[in-house]
Amino acid sequence: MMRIAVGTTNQAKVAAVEAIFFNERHVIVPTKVDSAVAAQPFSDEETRAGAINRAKHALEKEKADIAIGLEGGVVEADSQLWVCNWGALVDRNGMVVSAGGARIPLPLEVAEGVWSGRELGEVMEAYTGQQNIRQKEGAIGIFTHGYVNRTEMFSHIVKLLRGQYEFWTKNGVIKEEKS
Ligand SMILES: O=P(O)(O)OP(=O)(O)OP(=O)(O)OC[C@H]1O[C@@H](n2cnc3c(O)ncnc32)[C@H](O)[C@@H]1O
Ligand SMILES: [Mg+2]
Repeated sequence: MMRIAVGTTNQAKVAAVEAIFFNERHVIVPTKVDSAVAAQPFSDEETRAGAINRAKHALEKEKADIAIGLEGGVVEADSQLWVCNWGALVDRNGMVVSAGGARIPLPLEVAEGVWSGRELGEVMEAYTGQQNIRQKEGAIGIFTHGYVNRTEMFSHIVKLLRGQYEFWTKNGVIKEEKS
């Protein structure tokens, strides 16, 4: 039995952790923490840092055994904006594992809203006329016609985290990253 903190109360993210740690007597504790990066990260480095910060803050706040941080951002490539998502898992021994998720380009109209300084979640509400997309299918769900929603995308990241964590703990290696 582990106490697993998740550094968010966003239901789309929490559901991803529940999906991968289901059916075991783990206690999953969603908790609001600071990502210590911009509300709308603009690079892989910033998005990944946000995920690690969320995980570390959640571990301390909830006195958990392990903690997971999940962060969404965007990256620029080929004059387009692409969604980018990162996750991190930390434990009480100072181990930090991280993993990146799927990326797809955003339509120009949406990208322009984000370039003008608005958060992607807000731009998506205006674009679709639906509320709270960030807690539901997400931009990735909208633009993949429902084939991959935000929870599924983060579930893949959580699998990558859990798998790496089990690999490194079973092999007796502490894989520590500089913070
Ligand atoms: O409560 P938190 O955990 O902060 O949840 P969030 O939805 O704000 O998620 P992030 O901070 O990780 O995401 C950073 C920004 O990107 C937006 N975003 C990222 N992916 C999205 C998606 O798939 N759909 C809608 N908005 C998304 C989100 O609304 C934020 O403006
Ligand atoms: Mg946010």
